[in-house]
Amino acid sequence: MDSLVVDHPLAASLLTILRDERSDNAAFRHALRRLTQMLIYEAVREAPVEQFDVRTPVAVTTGVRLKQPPLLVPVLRAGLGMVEQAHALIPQAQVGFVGLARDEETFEPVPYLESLPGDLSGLPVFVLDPMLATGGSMVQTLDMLVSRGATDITAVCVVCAPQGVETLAASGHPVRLVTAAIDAGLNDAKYIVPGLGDAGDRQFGPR
Ligand SMILES: O=P(O)(O)OC[C@H]1O[C@H](OP(=O)(O)OP(=O)(O)O)[C@H](O)[C@@H]1O
Ligand SMILES: O=c1cc[nH]c(=O)[nH]1
Ligand SMILES: [Mg+2]
Repeated sequence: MDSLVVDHPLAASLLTILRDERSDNAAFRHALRRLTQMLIYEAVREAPVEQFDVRTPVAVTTGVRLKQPPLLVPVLRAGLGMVEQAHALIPQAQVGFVGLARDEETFEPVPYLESLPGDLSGLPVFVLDPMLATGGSMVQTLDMLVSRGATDITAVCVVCAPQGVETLAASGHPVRLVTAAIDAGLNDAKYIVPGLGDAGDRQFGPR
């Protein structure tokens, strides 16, 4: 599986704000939006473009646009904090929604929303979820996308555990990973260590 860890001083300082337990909900959401901008920027770097004529006030020149904007798929709740910024960068993108909540005892994702186009063949998809911990939620999301024909998926995550990266790679799904960090591991509650806590709670409060 191709993976890219975005290694940049500005990304690292935003990640530090997310990690800091003193950051309140508003500060966390603000830093997540700004870091998402950098992750999406890098995720799009190799995207195919098409050229077209554009007239400046002076002459006709060659313009560029994305050949095919990706479908953005935030995984609720935590992915909601990434979608507005991703959409601002790629305004032509359409948006689908997946809702999953990890069971706190079994750590298995429980699906509660699947709002996606019926046919995803030929359409690039960006899955937005800040946390890749065990990888269970991401693999379940990929199952939904691949069953609709998706063959070109990018998982855009803020923090990953090595276990989640391995699970994603072993899933066999057509996915690449763009992230800001791969942390040391998981604790007994399957939280990423050092991580940033519960990315849903830190944006919206406890559920
Ligand atoms: O890799 P995993 O072990 O599956 O864990 C990662 C999942 O956990 C978090 O969601 P959570 O279930 O806490 O829901 P929330 O976004 O509503 O808080 C996170 O946003 C991922 O979706
Ligand atoms: O560290 C973790 C693991 C799962 N979900 C989160 O929000 N954080
Ligand atoms: Mg949560």
